[in-house]
Amino acid sequence: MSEYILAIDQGTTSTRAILFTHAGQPAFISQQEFPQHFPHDGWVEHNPDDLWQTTVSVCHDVIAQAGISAEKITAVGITNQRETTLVWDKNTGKPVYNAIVWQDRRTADLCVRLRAEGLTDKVRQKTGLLVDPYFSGTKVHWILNEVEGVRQRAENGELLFGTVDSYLIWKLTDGKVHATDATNAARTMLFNIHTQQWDEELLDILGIPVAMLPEVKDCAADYGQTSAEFLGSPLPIAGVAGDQQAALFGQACFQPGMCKSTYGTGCFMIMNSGDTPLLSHNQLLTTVGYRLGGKVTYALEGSIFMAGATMQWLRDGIKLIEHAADSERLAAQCRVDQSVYLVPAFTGLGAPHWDPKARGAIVGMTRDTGIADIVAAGLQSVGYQTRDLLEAMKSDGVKTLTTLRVDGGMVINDWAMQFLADILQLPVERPQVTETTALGAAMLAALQLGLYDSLEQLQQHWQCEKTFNATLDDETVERLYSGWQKALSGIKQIS
Ligand SMILES: Nc1ncnc2c1ncn2[C@@H]1O[C@H](COP(=O)(O)OP(=O)(O)O)[C@@H](O)[C@H]1O
Ligand SMILES: O=P(O)(O)OC[C@H](O)CO
Repeated sequence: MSEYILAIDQGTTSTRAILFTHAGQPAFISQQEFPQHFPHDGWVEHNPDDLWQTTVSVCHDVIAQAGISAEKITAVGITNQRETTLVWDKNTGKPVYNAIVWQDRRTADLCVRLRAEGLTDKVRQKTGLLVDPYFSGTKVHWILNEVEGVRQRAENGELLFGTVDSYLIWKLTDGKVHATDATNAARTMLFNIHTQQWDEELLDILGIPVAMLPEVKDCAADYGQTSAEFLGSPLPIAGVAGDQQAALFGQACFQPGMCKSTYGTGCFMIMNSGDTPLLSHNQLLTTVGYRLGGKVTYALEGSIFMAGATMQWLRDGIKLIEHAADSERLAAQCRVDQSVYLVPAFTGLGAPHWDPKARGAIVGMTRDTGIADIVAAGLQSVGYQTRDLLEAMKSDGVKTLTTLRVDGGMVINDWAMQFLADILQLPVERPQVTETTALGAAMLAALQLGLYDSLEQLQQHWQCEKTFNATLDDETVERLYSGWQKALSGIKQIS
């Protein structure tokens, strides 16, 4: 009898493979980093071969660790860094250019032009997104226009476009399946989230031939079989979702109003909004949470660029700490209501501010300020930025948010999670399985294979490891948050 589901989590800095038991427990894990390429200021690329080879390598490794053959694997689930854009030749499989990563800003001027031409409302109405280089649409436009000979080949129908999920599915099925799921499609700025179709008007504006685009499927669906060469015997690819949506699923946020926040390099807070696509007036994104049986569950999303990355800066940039984990010990030496604020706007500010020109600052220092206070301020900045997102959600009319489920590498930091609960004045729940992104992909595949009949059944597997409850009094919380807002307005004036 088959025993495991293989989840592939192709992320921005590393690729992971995890074997989950059918009950949703991670049994074996393999992870491999790959190089980042920065050919020019603001450009970020990945070599497509690195994405593929690390996928092959971690899948082989995790199976070797488990000491099993591929027959013991029921299905494969895929989750991926979103928005990252690839174009490849459908006959040779050769990419025409490197993958352009979601963080890449090379199309900023094009986006300014598109906004000046009045595209903002149209894009927001149709796709739920902002006109921003973050999304795939302008990246495809760049590849078609800037890489020699590519436009003609695309017009001839020789080339395919895909986000990382599509590319891996195409490689895994030996070029037989060119597909994506609705959550990944929703991040391209080319997909109408209401009609669930590629949008011909937006494709036309960006000059992208419709024949290049993948078929859009449900998150739990038949994505074909992996080729026998991949792991020794063919396996069904049965679940696909972008990584932040997969985490929403893995956190079992199945009811409208349930919300998760993932604290890795950045932070992505996503709230299930049910069958209503809530259009934000506060620059949050409206997106697809998941699509099952053709039915869309929408979500509201806020993205912050610097969460765990602030710890990396404290460690590698100004060397105040040796390991990210030191931050917890140092912060514990400080008063939680200390007056130092660190605004980590190193690459501008994400939601809800979307200020690409903002830059970082440390304010509120006195002669007593020491390393511990600055490190604590770094951890607190993650809480304050999450509060900014919460305020934006509230002012968009969200009233149902009663707890926040958290995951990602940073959530092992109890001090940071306690501060998060305090500043949000909400209970913060940390699950037993913190690999929720991969778990989400595995659970989608399990659903497709009929191992579970309903979301209610899946929900029963979610277990809370620890709840952090707010302990600070209201007056202190508001004084602290008002200090953060003053620090923020200071940097906006500088920029
Ligand atoms: N104990 C800790 N306290 C605070 N931050 C931490 C701690 N341990 C890891 N981190 C941060 O978590 C991040 C890694 O989380 P991860 O979920 O693996 O990120 P990603 O998937 O984006 O690469 C790093 O930026 C690191 O600085
Ligand atoms: O790969 P991650 O975990 O950094 O996530 C990246 C996001 O999907 C970008 O939208």
